[in-house]
Amino acid sequence: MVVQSEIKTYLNYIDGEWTSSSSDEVIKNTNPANIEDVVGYVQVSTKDDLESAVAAANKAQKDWKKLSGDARGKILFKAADILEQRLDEVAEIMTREMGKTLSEAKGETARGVAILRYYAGEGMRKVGDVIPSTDKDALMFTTRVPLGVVGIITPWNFPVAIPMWKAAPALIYGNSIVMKPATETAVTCAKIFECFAEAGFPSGVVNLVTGQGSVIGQGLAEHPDINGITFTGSNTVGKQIGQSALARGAKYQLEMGGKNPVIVSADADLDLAVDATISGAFRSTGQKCTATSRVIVQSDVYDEFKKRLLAKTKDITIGNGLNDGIWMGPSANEKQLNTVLSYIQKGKEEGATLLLGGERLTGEDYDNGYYVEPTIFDHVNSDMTIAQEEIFGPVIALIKVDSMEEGVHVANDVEYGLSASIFTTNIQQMLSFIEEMDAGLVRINAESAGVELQAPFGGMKQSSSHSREQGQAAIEFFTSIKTVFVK
Ligand SMILES: NC(=O)C1=CN([C@@H]2O[C@H](COP(=O)(O)OP(=O)(O)OC[C@H]3O[C@@H](n4cnc5c(N)ncnc54)[C@H](OP(=O)(O)O)[C@@H]3O)[C@@H](O)[C@H]2O)C=CC1
Ligand SMILES: O=C(O)CCC(=O)C(=O)O
Repeated sequence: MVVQSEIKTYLNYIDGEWTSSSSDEVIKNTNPANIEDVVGYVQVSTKDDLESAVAAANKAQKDWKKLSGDARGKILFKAADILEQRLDEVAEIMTREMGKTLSEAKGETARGVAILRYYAGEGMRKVGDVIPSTDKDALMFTTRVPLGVVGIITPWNFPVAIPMWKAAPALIYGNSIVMKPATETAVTCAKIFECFAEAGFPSGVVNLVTGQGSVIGQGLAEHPDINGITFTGSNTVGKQIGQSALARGAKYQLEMGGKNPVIVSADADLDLAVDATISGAFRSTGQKCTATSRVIVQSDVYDEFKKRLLAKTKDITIGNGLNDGIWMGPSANEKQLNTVLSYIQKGKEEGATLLLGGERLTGEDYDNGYYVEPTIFDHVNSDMTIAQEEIFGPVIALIKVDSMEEGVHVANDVEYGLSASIFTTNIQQMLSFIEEMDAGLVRINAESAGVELQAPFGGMKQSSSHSREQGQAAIEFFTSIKTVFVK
C-alpha cells in the first residue's frame, strides 16, 4: 500500500521539542524521480540551534546513563514497534526523497526495525570480563562507560539503516545523540525522530538538527562537548571530520568510499555470478559504498560472462521507484547524476569501450528526473579513472585477467578496501581470496553489497578509520573500557 503524505515543513527536534531554526530558513526537498514532487521542507539550522541541541544532550545524558540497560532497551523496543507500524509511510517518503525503489525502501525500513531490536537486546547483555589478578586477594574486572554526547553525521543513500545503526548502539550504551542527517534525506530522518519522540526518550537524549554539512556537520566535529563523532559519507569530508575530532582529542569513526571488485573464476557458476553482479552494481542505482563497480573475469569465460551480463542488464526496468515493475530508480540528486555522467565521459576518453548504456534517459517519463542508464564498459584496465575512483552510480568496469593470482592483484590495486566478492567452486581459490583480499568484507559466491546488522562492518585502507560498526563491534566505539581493581 502506498500512503500519500501531505507536503509539510519538518522541524528540528531539540530537548524533546519540535523547533524551528533560528535562521527562519527552510530548504525544499524534491523527488529525484520527478522534481515537481515536493517531499517536504526542512530547517536550515544555525550554530545557535546546534548549541541548544548539544547543551540539551549534555544535560540529559547524565541521567540517561544511570538507567539500567534494560530500561533503555525498553524504549528502543518501543521505537522499533512504532517504526514497524509506520513502515509503509517511512518507506514511501524514502523513495520519494532519494529514489530507491519502494521494495528496497521497505526492506531498508524493516532493517531499521531489526537494528533497533538487536540493540535494545544489548541492554541485557554483558559488558565486561573478570580478569585474574596477580594479587590473590583482589578482584579485577572490566566495565564499560558511555562516551557522553555522540554526534552522528549520515549520508543520503541509506536514510534509515545508517542513522539507525549509529543511533541505536549509541543510545543503548548510555550516550545521548545529536543527529545531522544528509540534507537530501532530512525528511526521512525527521520521520525516524517522530518515532523516537513517540517512544518516550527523556527530553534531550535524542536530538535532530538539519542543515548544511559545512555548518552543522563541521560544527559537531569541532564542538568541545561532543565526545564521539560517527560519520558515513565521502572520503574528503570524512577526513576533515577525523582531523577536527583528532585535533581536540575526541573519538571518531569514519565509514567512507569503496571500489568494490567481483572476481569471476573460470570454474564459477556464471548465472549466479551474473545475477549477483547485476544486483550488486545496479540496485539502489549503484549508490552503495558496497556496490560492485569492477568485475574482474578470467579470460576463459570472459566472452560468455559478458554475453550473459549484457542480456540480463538489458531487461532492467528504469523509472519512478514508487511504480510497480520498476527495478532501478534515478540517481539521488542532480550532482550525483552529473558525477556519474562525467565518469562515463572519462571512461570513453581514456579508451574503455562503452558496451551498454552511458546516457541520461530522456522522454516523457524521465525528463523531470535524474535517470541514467545502467552502463557497462569493456576493455578497462586498472590504470583508468573508472577502475580507480568511486563513481556511486550504475557503472560496471569489466577487466579481463588470465589467472586468479592476477585477479586478486587487480582487485587489490585501488586505494579502497571495503567489500569484495569472488565467484568460484574451487575451495583453494576461495581460501586464498579470503587471505589475500584487502577488504573488510569478503564474500564468496555472493554479491559485494549486503550487510548483516549482527556482524561487524567496515573497511580497510582508505575506506574507513579502521573501526567497525554494527553487531557486537559497535560497543568498541560507543563506550570506553574501565579496568577495575578491588581489594
Ligand atoms: N560511504 C557512503 O556510503 C557514501 C559515500 N558517498 C560518496 O561521497 C560522494 C559525494 O556525496 P555527498 O552527499 O556530497 O557526501 P558528503 O560526504 O558530502 O555527505 C555526507 C554527510 O556529510 C555532511 N557534510 C558535508 N560537508 C560536510 C562538512 N564540511 N563537515 C561535516 N559534514 C559535512 C553532509 O551534509 P549535507 O547533506 O548537508 O551536505 C552529509 O550529512 C558520493 O558521490 C559518493 O562517492 C556519499 C554518500 C554515502
Ligand atoms: O550494503 C549495505 O547494505 C550497506 C552499504 C552501506 O553501508 C553504504 O552504502 O553506506
